[in-house]
Amino acid sequence: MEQGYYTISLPFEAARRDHRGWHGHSFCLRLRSNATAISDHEWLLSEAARVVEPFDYSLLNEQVPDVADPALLSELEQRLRAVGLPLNRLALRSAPDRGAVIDLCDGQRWCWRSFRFEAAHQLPNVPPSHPCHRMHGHGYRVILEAANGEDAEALGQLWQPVAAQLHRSCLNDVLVNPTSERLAEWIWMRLRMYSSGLRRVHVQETEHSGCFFDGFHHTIWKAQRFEAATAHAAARSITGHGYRLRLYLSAPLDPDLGWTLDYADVKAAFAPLRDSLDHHRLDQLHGLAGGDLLSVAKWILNQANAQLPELYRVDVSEDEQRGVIAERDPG
Ligand SMILES: Nc1nc2c(c(=O)[nH]1)N=C([C@H](O)[C@H](O)COP(=O)(O)OP(=O)(O)OP(=O)(O)O)CN2
Repeated sequence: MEQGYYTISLPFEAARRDHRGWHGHSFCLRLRSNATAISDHEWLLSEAARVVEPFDYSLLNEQVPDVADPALLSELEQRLRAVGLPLNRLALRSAPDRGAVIDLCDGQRWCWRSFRFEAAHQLPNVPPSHPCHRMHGHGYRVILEAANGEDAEALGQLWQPVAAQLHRSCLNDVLVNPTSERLAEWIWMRLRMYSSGLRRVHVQETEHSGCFFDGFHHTIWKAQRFEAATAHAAARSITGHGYRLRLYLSAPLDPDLGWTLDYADVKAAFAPLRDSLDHHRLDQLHGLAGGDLLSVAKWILNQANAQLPELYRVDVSEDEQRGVIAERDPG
C-alpha cells in the first residue's frame, strides 16, 4: 500500500524589520496534508490562501511579535490550525537560499540554507566509457538542514571553511571518489562535530539529480518531466499540464562505485514509463481511470516498481501551486 499527500505552495510578498533594518521578501509557504483527510486539492488551496492573504504585501512587524522565519512559520501554523486545516508538514521559504520547516507528525522543527560552489571532478571507479570517468565539472548546490535552534546565520558560518576548501577546486584532491553520496558524507563528517543540530546534508550536482545523507542512510532523487492531457471528476473538461516529477530512491551504497544507483541508470530505467505518459491522455492509460494528480503519482509509483524496486516515493506537480506525493508505506 502507499500513502498519498496533497501539497500546495502559496507565494506572498512582505516586508520585515530585523537587526539588518527594513527589507522585503518573496516568501513561499508550502503545506502538506494527508489525502485521506481532505475532500479535494482546490478546497485546501482556497482555505490556506485565505489564511495567507493578510500577510501578502504587508509589513510583518505590524502583524506578528517575532518576524524571524521559525516564529513566522509557527504563527502561520496556528492560523492554519485555527481554521481546521489538516496538516502534516509546513515549510516557509523566505529567500531562494533559506527557510524553516515544521513536521507536524513528529514535532521536529529545523532551518535550512543552500550554498553553491563550482568544482571539477572525475569518478575513477566507473568504466572508462562512462561520461563521469572523464574530468568534468558542476555548479554544485549543497543544502544544510539543522535543528536545535541553529538558524540560517549559524549555517552560513558553519559552511564558510568548507566553501573555502571546495569552491573552484578539483574534488579529487579532497576525496578519492567524489560521487555526490561520498561528498555528502564528507560534508557531514566535517560539520557534524561543530553542529549538534545538523540533521541532513543534500548535495545536488545538477538541477536534475541529488542525494541526501542523514548520518546513516543515503537517498537519491532524479527529476523528470512530461507533457500530457487528462480528464477527471473535479475538472471542467479535458485539460493538460507540464508535469514535473521527482523520483526518490533508497539503496545501500555500492562500496566500489561509491553511489547508490547511477542517476543515469534511473533515468534510463524510467524512460519507457515516461514515454507512455509523455504526449498522451493520462485518464485513458490502462489502470489510470482517475486521471487526477494523486492517481497519476500512485500509478507511476506502482508501474515503476518492476524496473526500479528502490523507488519509494514519487512527487508530481501539475503547476506552481499544486502537487502530490505518493509514498510507499515503510515495511
Ligand atoms: N548516484 C549517483 N549517480 C551519479 C553520480 C553520483 O554522484 N551519484 N554522478 C554522476 C555524474 O557526475 C554526472 O555528471 C551527473 O549525473 P546526471 O544526473 O546523469 O547528469 P544530468 O543532470 O546532466 O542528467 P540529465 O540526463 O540531464 O537528467 C552520474 N551519476
